[in-house]
Amino acid sequence: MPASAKRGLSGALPGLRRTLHRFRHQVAAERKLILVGLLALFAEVALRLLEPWPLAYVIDAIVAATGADLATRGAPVPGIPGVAHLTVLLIICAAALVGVVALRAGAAYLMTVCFALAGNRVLTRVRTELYGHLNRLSLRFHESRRTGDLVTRVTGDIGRLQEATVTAAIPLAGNVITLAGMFVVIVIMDWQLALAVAVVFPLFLLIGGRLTRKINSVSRGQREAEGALASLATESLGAMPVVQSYALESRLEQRFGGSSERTLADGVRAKKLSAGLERKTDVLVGLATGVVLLLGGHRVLAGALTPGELTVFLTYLKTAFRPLRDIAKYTGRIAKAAASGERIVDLLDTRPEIVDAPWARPAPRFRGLIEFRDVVFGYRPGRPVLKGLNLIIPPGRRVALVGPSGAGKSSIAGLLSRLRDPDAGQVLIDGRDLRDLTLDSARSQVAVVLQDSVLFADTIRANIAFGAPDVYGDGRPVGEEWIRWAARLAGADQFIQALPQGYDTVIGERGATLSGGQRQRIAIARAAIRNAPIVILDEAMTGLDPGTEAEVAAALRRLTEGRTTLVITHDLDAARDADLVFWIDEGRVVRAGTPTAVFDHPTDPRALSLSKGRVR
Ligand SMILES: Nc1ncnc2c1ncn2[C@@H]1O[C@H](COP(=O)(O)OP(=O)(O)OP(=O)(O)O)[C@@H](O)[C@H]1O
Repeated sequence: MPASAKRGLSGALPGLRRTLHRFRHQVAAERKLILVGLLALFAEVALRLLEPWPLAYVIDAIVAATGADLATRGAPVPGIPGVAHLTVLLIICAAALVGVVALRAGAAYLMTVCFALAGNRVLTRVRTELYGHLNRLSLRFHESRRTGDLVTRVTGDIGRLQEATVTAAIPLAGNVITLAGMFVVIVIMDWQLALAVAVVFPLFLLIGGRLTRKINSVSRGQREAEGALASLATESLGAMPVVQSYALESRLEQRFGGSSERTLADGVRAKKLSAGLERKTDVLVGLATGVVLLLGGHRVLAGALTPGELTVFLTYLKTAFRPLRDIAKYTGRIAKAAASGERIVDLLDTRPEIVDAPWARPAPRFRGLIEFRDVVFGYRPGRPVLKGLNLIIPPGRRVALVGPSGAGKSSIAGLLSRLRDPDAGQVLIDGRDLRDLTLDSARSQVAVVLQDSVLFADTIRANIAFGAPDVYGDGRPVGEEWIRWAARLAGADQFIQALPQGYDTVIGERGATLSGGQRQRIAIARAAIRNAPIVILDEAMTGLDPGTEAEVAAALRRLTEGRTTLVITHDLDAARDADLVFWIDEGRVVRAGTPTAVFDHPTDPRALSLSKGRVR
């Protein structure tokens, strides 16, 4: 947990500084707006300081007039040169008051709009950067993090920063500047009375500080419970078939309910504490007002202060101290925002493991010669999955990788797509180490069809187009004719056209509204549009019913025609169809050759199991 979440505002400062430093370029881009906002802020504070003065003049004038002679109304006002009549003074003061209030409202509006706009612009850019960065982070990173937590950072944490800028940072800055300004004015007016007010201030800081820390600590507990809630909801809602088929509904509901109750209890405690703080502040303001009334009254009688000035004093007290009762709210929000900022900066500072080496060059179009040279690779240190793997696949050949579950076949595919890098040894395509090539140029030449192809909740057209590399180099979408071509190749065109909205049909999340065979054919179209010289089929036929199996098999056949193809399969027939078979066991090639050599003349007794059907 970031330090800022542990201690109130002072603990939040390093986090805020780090966040601001990280986003300084984005903030600098909005400097014009921020400057206008700051000018408006100072204007607003100055006008707030001016606001009670017309009233003070009126009171002094009335007191002077009524004190001298009630009947002298209309006569020159003593002590205020240039204003001949009390009525004129009243009109001027009233107009001034209206003018000050109207100008203040205008300045406050301008300030809020400028800061809100600048904040939103900065954070919208940060959010896009964060999302893009997450997409580039390595699989190892994503496997170690909960999706719900990452989603919360992209949405909730950015939202919290946005909210805190407008609803806490700006009012807090405004109030602090106002407080300082008012204090300067009252010191100039009567330093002795100002001193009396200043005595109440530390008392306020003491009570406020203690309660604020408590409120922040309770709110933190609430936020943690909310995070757990979000993670649980994201995970279970994303795995609805598992939830329902295992009848997990009530158990999950119970867990969700438990976390939910916790957020409620913490929420209620935080509300009670902040309501208590507000009331205590009210009492303190009352105390300060009482002191000023008592001492101020004496000062007026002694002639050291005019009644109007005493009114200004009292008004300042009310205006300055009232917002301080919201201090817990502001500091709480700012501490939360600092924690959110740190969570975002932490993510942005996480470097992807798989990146372009400084010497990496764009790959030319591959012929498709694949070589694994003494490859050692594991997911966890000290536990290699591939233990010195060697294999060569000639270009344009269809190769089957078979072997028991957990042997490392999918890991080979992952290395070939450069989702991961080997711990030792080399993966080469056309004789070039993948690490010497730029990621995009190498990955765009490998198409993958998995068993459970993930489709996005978008139109069928967009789902197919996702497969296309950036053909024009400027992000322009691929042409309609290519999408149709890919769909025809995948044997999907017919059923897509039969849908009411055709290619514009929006499919459910993860392709939930399509049958398994249909989903797979769209995934094949998505792979086809890549026009990649290397194709990986990882159990692409597993789990389909016999009716669709033939269609998908034909589509896969068309997809892989003339391309180097890696077929990872447990299905003997599919393996027999290959030019070459590599039998992988415990991270090594234990047998290689034509299907006949591997399956029909096995020298290794374990290979017998292969010839009997499926590889277990
Ligand atoms: N993301 C991961 N994190 C940690 N371990 C993993 C990960 N993926 C795979 N493994 C482990 O690595 C080993 C090899 O897995 P891999 O998926 O490459 O095998 P496979 O031969 O493709 O198996 P299957 O035929 O069941 O798909 C297994 O022991 C597996 O548990």
